[in-house]
Amino acid sequence: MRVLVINSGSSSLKYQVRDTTTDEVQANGLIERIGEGNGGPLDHGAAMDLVATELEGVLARRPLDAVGHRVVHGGERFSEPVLINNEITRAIERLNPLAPLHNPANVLGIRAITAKWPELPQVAVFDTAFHRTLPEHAWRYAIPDSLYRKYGIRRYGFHGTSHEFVTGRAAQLLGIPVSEFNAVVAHLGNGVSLTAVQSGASIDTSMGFTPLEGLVMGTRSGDLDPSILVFLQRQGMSADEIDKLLNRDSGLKALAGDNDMRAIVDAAQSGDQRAAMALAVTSYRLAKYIGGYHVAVGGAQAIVFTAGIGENSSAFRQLVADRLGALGISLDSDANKVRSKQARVISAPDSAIPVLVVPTDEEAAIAEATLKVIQAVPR
Ligand SMILES: Nc1ncnc2c1ncn2[C@@H]1O[C@H](COP(=O)(O)OP(=O)(O)O)[C@@H](O)[C@H]1O
Ligand SMILES: CC(=O)OP(=O)(O)O
Ligand SMILES: [Mg+2]
Repeated sequence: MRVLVINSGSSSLKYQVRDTTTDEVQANGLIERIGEGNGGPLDHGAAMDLVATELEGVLARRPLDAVGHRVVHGGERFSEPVLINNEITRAIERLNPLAPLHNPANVLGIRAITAKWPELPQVAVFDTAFHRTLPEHAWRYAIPDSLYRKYGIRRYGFHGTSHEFVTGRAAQLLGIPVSEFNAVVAHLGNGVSLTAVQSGASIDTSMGFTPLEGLVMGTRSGDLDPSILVFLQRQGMSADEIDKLLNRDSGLKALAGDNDMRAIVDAAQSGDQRAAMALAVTSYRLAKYIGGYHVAVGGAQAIVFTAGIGENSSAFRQLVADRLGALGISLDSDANKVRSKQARVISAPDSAIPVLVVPTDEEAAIAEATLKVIQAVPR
């Protein structure tokens, strides 16, 4: 089957055409700086037109069989990938306020495909789905239940497609059946989240009601005292200004003036104190969470790094590992420095817990999930 995978983010749209039989990527592309307030000339609808134009040659030879969309927020309703129809699209749209950087773009992507190729089956694959196994003590916030009932305020968690994929690969690498695998998985990209995996299932995760909670990210603050928001509002900031401050102007960008980990590591190595402090804040917060999740899973059999920073920044992995001495963790510094696209162990032989690097592949997982949904549709 030939599947178009669409991963549309707050400011970018990534796509791939994949053959699910051979696992071959037949076309791929990235359109950046799209959407409102991102400085580019295109909205997501226009970006979809551009994708269709870029794909003309590829699709003339063989048409698509289906489209798989990454949808960031699935709320309480969606615990599995689903075949999209108008009612499903509207249900995803109702979740827009819960993932304001992501879901509106996802809905636009779905509508653009519907307008262009109305007969083509489309499947939504949700970032939140893998976290539907969170126990209540992990998803519930200590606020009145009426807020959960009225607005659905609870922890949902994100990056689930990536966490699930990486969990499977890590278990495979260690030769442990995934249903018996306990691990702490760190997805360190522009968005950053940590997941506590017990018996192969997500039992806690650092992102919450929205993808803002938890760790320090490229442009997002992660955890802070909620009173800061109220304080800023009383200083005269509007809701939109606070939203922009915490989602787009915080994190590494605020601490180091840049959200590119490569540039920050280089600056720190050449003596830039601000960059060094940004790395210290970020690695300290992550190490603290890893310690907590090691407890949450009842003893992790692996600590796993993935995504742009997790897969590529040996310097950042070393900084985190250096703070995990209390868990008996140590890296093999040569193994840590190896550049590779393969899943691998980077800890020292005597490390109490193996540390792994496992490349994620959200697009492959979305294509596979799309295939499964389409095959299950009665003909
Ligand atoms: N070779 C590298 N060394 C260090 N950091 C890297 C490298 N390549 C990418 N990164 C970092 O990965 C992050 C982006 O990760 P990615 O998973 O692509 O994010 P997203 O999918 O959320 O856009 C950026 O901080 C970038 O600097
Ligand atoms: C949910 C989320 O934060 O996704 P991304 O890292 O792609 O922004
Ligand atoms: Mg990503």
